[in-house]
Amino acid sequence: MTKVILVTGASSGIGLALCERLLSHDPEGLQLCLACRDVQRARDARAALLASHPTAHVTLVQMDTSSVSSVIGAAQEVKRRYNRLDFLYLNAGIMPNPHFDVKAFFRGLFSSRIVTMFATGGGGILTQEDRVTADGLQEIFMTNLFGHFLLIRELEPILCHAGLTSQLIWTSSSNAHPSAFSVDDIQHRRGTQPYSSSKYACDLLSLALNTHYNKQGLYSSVTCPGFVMTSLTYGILPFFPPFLWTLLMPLFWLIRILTNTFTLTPYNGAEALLWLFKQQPESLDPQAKYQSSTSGLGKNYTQPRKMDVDLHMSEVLILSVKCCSL
Ligand SMILES: NC(=O)C1=CN([C@@H]2O[C@H](COP(=O)(O)OP(=O)(O)OC[C@H]3O[C@@H](n4cnc5c(N)ncnc54)[C@H](OP(=O)(O)O)[C@@H]3O)[C@@H](O)[C@H]2O)C=CC1
Ligand SMILES: CC(C)=CCC[C@@H](C)[C@H]1CC[C@H]2C3=C(CC[C@]12C)[C@@]1(C)CCC(=O)[C@@H](C)[C@@H]1CC3
Repeated sequence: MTKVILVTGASSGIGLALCERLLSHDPEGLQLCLACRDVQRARDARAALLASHPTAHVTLVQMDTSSVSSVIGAAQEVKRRYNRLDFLYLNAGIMPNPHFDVKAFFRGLFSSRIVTMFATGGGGILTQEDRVTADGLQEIFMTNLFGHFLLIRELEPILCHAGLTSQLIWTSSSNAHPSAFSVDDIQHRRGTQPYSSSKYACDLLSLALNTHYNKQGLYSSVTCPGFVMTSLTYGILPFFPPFLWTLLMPLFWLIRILTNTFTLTPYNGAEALLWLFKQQPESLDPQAKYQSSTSGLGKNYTQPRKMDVDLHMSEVLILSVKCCSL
């Protein structure tokens, strides 16, 4: 039976690589819908996918996850086109106005946090300046988490079907950290790490969605693509042109020997997202984060890692998120 798959943020990076890998895995049996904010970039992505898979079914829907009306409009269009959705990849994400804290970076280099700092971008080396959207919500929270929550809520009728299962697959991050998140400030209006907070909220929300929807056949899983060279990463050091990142690649390959989370290419980063596509959702651990990993010799594999999440907090978050959507 044909599987219907919707991917948010499919116009570049990990989302686009995932689409390519899904089509290589099953070129005929999929109906792929690319949900992108920029129509021209979406068209370019579709053309690139069709160039390598000319007989594939690939459609587009315009959706900006940072806008409530855009998400609701796109969901209506998706429901009009399909009466069932098998996979929903919640991948669109931003880390705008990042600041690289050089002091924290050098402090980390001479501390016991050196490996975790490289593997997770944690230890305060990255902070961001957030904005408020036209809907009055924090942009990073809205784009990475809340827009996706609204999308799931709107698509519920085509995600939940008696006797069938569907999967939600989040692109979270190893940068998701409980210390950046507070249930009293779920949008992270007050802190300096809104990206980390939004990704930790994705981890919590996924857990709560499993509690609420498993009995209706809907399962949610969390992935981490590792550290990947994409436009999101290039944006971290805007004064650092992409060719300088390329010069750093030998150093990154060396670091990969110490931490297999340096997946580096979008193809490698999409590993866990594709792996989940091939699993029975009932067999997955709702408290695991499925990590794309690449060995020093370049072999890709998926590793489950226990998330630092608790059920009570996940329930508090889903209630707060529902309140935001009223
Ligand atoms: N790169 C990395 O090392 C890591 C990335 N991630 C996560 O992976 C995901 C993909 O990022 P990555 O591929 O790296 O980066 P890219 O910037 O290449 O891709 C991000 C995608 O999200 C889309 N997007 C951004 N904002 C919106 C919006 N408001 N509405 C709809 N789509 C939007 C972008 O669209 P457009 O083309 O229009 O900009 C783009 O297609 C993100 O969630 C990111 O947080 C997690 C861990 C590590
Ligand atoms: C210039 C040199 C030699 C090193 C700088 C490397 C950092 C810029 C780099 C190291 C770990 C990276 C990282 C991310 C961004 C760039 C780093 C801090 C992320 C935070 C990007 C987004 C994510 O979601 C994380 C999982 C990444 C974790 C690692």
